[in-house]
Parts: sequence; structure tokens; C-alpha cells
Amino acid sequence: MSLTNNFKSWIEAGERTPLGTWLMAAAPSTAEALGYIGFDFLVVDMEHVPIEVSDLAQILRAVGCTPAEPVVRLAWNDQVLVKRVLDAGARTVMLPFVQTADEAKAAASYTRYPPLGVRGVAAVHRGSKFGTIPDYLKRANDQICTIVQLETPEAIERLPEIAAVEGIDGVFVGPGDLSAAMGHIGNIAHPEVQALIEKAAKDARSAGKPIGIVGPNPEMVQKFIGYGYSFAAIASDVAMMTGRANEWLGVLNGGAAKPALPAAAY
Ligand SMILES: O=C(O)C(=O)C[C@H](O)[C@@H](O)CO
Repeated sequence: MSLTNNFKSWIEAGERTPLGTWLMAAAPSTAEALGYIGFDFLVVDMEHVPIEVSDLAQILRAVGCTPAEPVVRLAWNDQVLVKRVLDAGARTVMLPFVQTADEAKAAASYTRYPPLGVRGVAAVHRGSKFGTIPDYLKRANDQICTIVQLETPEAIERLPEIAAVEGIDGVFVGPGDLSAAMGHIGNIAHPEVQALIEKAAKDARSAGKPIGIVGPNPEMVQKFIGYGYSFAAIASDVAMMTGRANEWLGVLNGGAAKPALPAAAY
């Protein structure tokens, strides 16, 4: 059995812009359904969604039936959480709110076995396909994709040294938290926020490190790709579902213009 990590090769190759969406429904079935739609990746959110590692395993099983690659966004940059998520079978992890190069070094260390890191060792778990992947313990370090989120102006300013950390395979801008930290909560379209988002893409390109982001609608995601983002997510399962329901109810109610959901709802 191969131990492959499509996501790491996609974002390193830079041949196209992998597209994904966020999973907020905490439901294996909707994750599986979106996995068949054509997204390259699906972000399983463990920060803002009330799911535990046991729920994650079920969602990973569901997405594993589809062509999409799961990216697991943890609740925190935490050694224990990383260990448990990797043993549950995640191969691409995203650590939120990384502020410094030292925190990035810690993140890289949590995702690697010794001697490169401190990931706790067990041979038989879902990550190793229950011990059936030959030499998993020797190969896992090269296959795990570690992405850190930059979510404040200070983190964006430190992007070059964070991106330079060995073992960090990509960076990811969190526009929601970034805009809040800048005093523009809920308004990622604010010119000051957009300027920093654009700067981050340029700095990551200069650093030679893939950079990702998420946007609430196609127009904003296309703008981000135009800034130079290497991969991008659009909205979320729940936002797309409620947005379409809102639109169709408006049509059925005689075309009465229902107030559009807030642009930042994603
Ligand atoms: O700060 C952000 O924005 C993110 O980290 C992404 C959001 O938490 C998520 O809700 C996107 O759907």
C-alpha cells in the first residue's frame, strides 16, 4: 500500500491552483458528497466545529472514498492534538494562529517522528493503515504535509522567517481572524485587509513557499488567486447549502428579495 500525499505534491508543484472548501457540518455524508463534486481538498475544521478525534476518523473514512484530499485544521498548535489527528489518518494538517518562527518550529516538530520531531510513536493505527504500510515509521515524516496559519498582522509581517522553517510545507492566511485583528471584524474586503492579504502572497512567493487562503465567494477567491495564492478554499459546506436554500426560497416566495447572507459568512 502506498503512502502518498497528493496535497503536498500539488502545492509544491504549483502547476495549478488546488481548490477546496471548508467542512463545518461535522457530517461524514456531506463530506463524502462534496468529495465527489470536484474539489481537490476538503478542510475538516476541528477549531470551530464541535468534533473530536473519533468524529474526525469517520469523516476521514468518508472523504477517503472520494478523489478529494482531506486537510485537517486543528483546534490549536498542540503536540497532543497533532499526534492524535495523525494517528487517526490525517496526512495534511493545518495549525491555527501561528505567530512566530519558534511556534512554526514547534508545529513542524509535532508532525514528525524522531529524530526530526517529537511525534509519539505507535505502529498500529489508522494513519499506518493499522500497520500494513511497509516502513510507515520511516516514511511518514516525508509524507506528512504541515501548514501553519497566519492570522494577525504580526504573523503576516513575520511570514518570511515562518515560511523558512524546516518542515513547514505551506502557510495559510486566515482572513476572518486577520480582519478581526486589524479592527475590521467581518469585513475581509476592507482595503487594509486586502493589502495585507496581497502582501502575504507576494512574500510567500519570494520565500518559495506555497500559500493558501479561504474566501466567501468565487469573486473573492479569484481575486486571491490573482494576488498569487497557490491554493484556495471557497466558503464551506454549510454556507453553500444555506446560501442556495436562501436563494431558492426567495424565488418560491414570489421572487421576494430575501436579504443575502452576510458576505463574510463562510
Ligand atoms: O480566520 C479565518 O478566516 C480562518 O481560519 C478560516 C475560518 O475559520 C473558516 O470559518 C473558513 O470557513
